[in-house]
Amino acid sequence: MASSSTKPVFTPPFTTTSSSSSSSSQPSTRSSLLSFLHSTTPTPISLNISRSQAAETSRVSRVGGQDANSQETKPTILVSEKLGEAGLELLRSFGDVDCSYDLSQEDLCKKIASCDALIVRSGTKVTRQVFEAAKGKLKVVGRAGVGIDNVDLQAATEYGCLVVNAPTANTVAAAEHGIALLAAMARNVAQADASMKSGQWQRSKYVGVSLVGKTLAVMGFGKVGSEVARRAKGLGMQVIAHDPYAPADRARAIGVELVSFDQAISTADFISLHMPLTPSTKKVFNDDTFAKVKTGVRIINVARGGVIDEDALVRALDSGKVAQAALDVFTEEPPPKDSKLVQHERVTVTPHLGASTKEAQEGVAIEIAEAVVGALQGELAATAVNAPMVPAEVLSELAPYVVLAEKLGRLAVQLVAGGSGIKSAKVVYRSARDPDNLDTRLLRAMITKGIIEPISDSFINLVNADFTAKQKGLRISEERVVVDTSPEFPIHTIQVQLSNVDSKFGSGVSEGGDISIEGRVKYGKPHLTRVGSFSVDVSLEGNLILCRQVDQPGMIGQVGNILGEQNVNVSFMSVGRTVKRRKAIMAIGVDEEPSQETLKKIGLAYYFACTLQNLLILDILLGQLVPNPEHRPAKNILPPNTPNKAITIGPEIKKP
Ligand SMILES: NC(=O)C1=CN([C@@H]2O[C@H](COP(=O)(O)OP(=O)(O)OC[C@H]3O[C@@H](n4cnc5c(N)ncnc54)[C@H](O)[C@@H]3O)[C@@H](O)[C@H]2O)C=CC1
Ligand SMILES: O=C(O)C(=O)COP(=O)(O)O
Repeated sequence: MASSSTKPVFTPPFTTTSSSSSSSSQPSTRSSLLSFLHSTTPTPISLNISRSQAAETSRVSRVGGQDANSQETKPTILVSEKLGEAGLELLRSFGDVDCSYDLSQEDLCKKIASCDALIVRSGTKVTRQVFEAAKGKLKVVGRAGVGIDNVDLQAATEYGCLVVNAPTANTVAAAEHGIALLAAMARNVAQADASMKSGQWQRSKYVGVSLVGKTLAVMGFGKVGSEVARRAKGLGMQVIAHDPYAPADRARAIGVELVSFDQAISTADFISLHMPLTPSTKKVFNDDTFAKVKTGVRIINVARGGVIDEDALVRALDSGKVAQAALDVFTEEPPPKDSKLVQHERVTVTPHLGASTKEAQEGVAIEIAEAVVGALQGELAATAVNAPMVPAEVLSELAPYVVLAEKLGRLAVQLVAGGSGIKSAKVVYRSARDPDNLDTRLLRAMITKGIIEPISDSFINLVNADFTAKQKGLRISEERVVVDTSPEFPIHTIQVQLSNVDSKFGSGVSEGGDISIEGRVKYGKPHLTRVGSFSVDVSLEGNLILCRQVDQPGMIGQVGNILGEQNVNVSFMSVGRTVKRRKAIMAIGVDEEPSQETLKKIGLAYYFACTLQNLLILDILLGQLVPNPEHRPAKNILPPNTPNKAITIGPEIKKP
């Protein structure tokens, strides 16, 4: 994790807070995402719910980005490799675009400290050093293409930097290049061309092989692989494919049989590679693999050089096991000038041209520019590589629950004695919906944020929530419980339980011994509905005071009076009890931050109080904790025959 000197410090995103009609005081779907991706510096340990709400509101994003007259600083977008003009135009309409090509690592590291976004192709290595040098300013890396093996995703995730790619616009170009290499290799086009240009006429030397009726093994049946397969079938080839993750019916639909790796390589006359470079595909074509191929096989690689052990390929070519190879990609790009592979007379090479058509480059540029601008505005990109992709409709539905989730996390952690040492949290979602259709990744991320940020200097967003939790040894488990409520709402309640920790607020501990709080969204706002075994109903906005008390007449009035005397306005008051005249809790929402004196008064009169505002108060009061059996009952403002459940005295309870 980043040391404190390199810890990401996130500046506000590129949004407007003007009161123009296009802004909204309600967090929109887009604006709510800002808190996932562009949260400001960690909120201090004291939690003022209303302040955090204000911060959310101030981060409202205007859809469509900045207008030309905006007073806000424009984001700086560094484009480190050639990008199509249409994409550049779009970027320029939004930010300051710096096109600096062929930067050394050192220069890139220098420049990156002032950049909000970086757009690369395959030639720029976005290493850990780059993220370190960015010091948290870099919010998004856009890969104008598919392969993201040149971006250190782990480092990006650790630094909370979103990585997006442009996965579709160059598919056809890459497939066409694969077919071009296949045909060129089979008919020795490149070699014959070079021979003629050197003044020769060698017809018998360049007799080729036919494609029709031959078997092609497509390794990696994704977007490019399936387009190659389609085209190869049009050339009359038999096509088989190997892809451990591809659905068989998709392959069947275009007349391709999915087979095992060994079956594919041992039966094919041509092998075309289309899998990504990952730790499991690195050098997957090696001496052992070449030993299993059909003698005289021909290999095409427009995926990544690293999937082949290039020395092993040279050996296989020299031994005749592999007849020919056609390569667009290399382990090192550009490869060394004296590369045996490049120089091999039965190898056809191109300098990573798979995506290099005019059409593909324009398409890729627009695709990546839109994704980067969207990310800078706080949207979750559909092409995010290191963050969950959540469909827009799910996002808008979950927006109020996201606010609730973070607040529950923050509240739960403040009930822990010492606040740290939390190793295990369980989140229970109660919903009328089918558990399989409930996407809780955003909620989990926000609960994680709520739990971790108040007790550490970590910055958490959707990108790094799971990573940071793991790194801090916090295990978050989730349970979905189906309840008989309206399926109109995605979630009925969210419960956060913290196990194996001591609590500062004994009443917040459930019968099972866990700190347990539960909340729900009511009228679009987060509400606390349960603390430990006590039902309450209090808005999670503003400050919250939790008091343990004994259920008896006059308590609410007396606490209300103390607060009133100090000009602290009560917005909500709710009493939770399990049995009449026994232990109960009081949850009080207040507009103003109560002074320590005020809390002391409440605490001395009624055991103690804890506030989300300042944990120190609770500690002081705990030190002074005096069971006070001599309550002087104040005027009872509870309705007669109080039912044995939460009673909410609503916002009408104002200061006297
Ligand atoms: N030469 C060039 O200019 C270009 C190269 N590419 C490269 O082509 C590759 C594929 O791109 P797309 O088809 O767009 O990606 P994709 O993600 O649609 O397809 C990749 C497929 O490989 C499969 N796969 C993963 N591990 C595998 C394994 N061990 N064995 C077999 N299959 C495996 C996946 O299940 C997936 O179906 C990428 O590496 C990309 O970087 C893509 C575009 C242009
Ligand atoms: O999209 C890909 O994965 C590619 O390999 C294309 O790379 P390029 O953008 O042309 O450097």
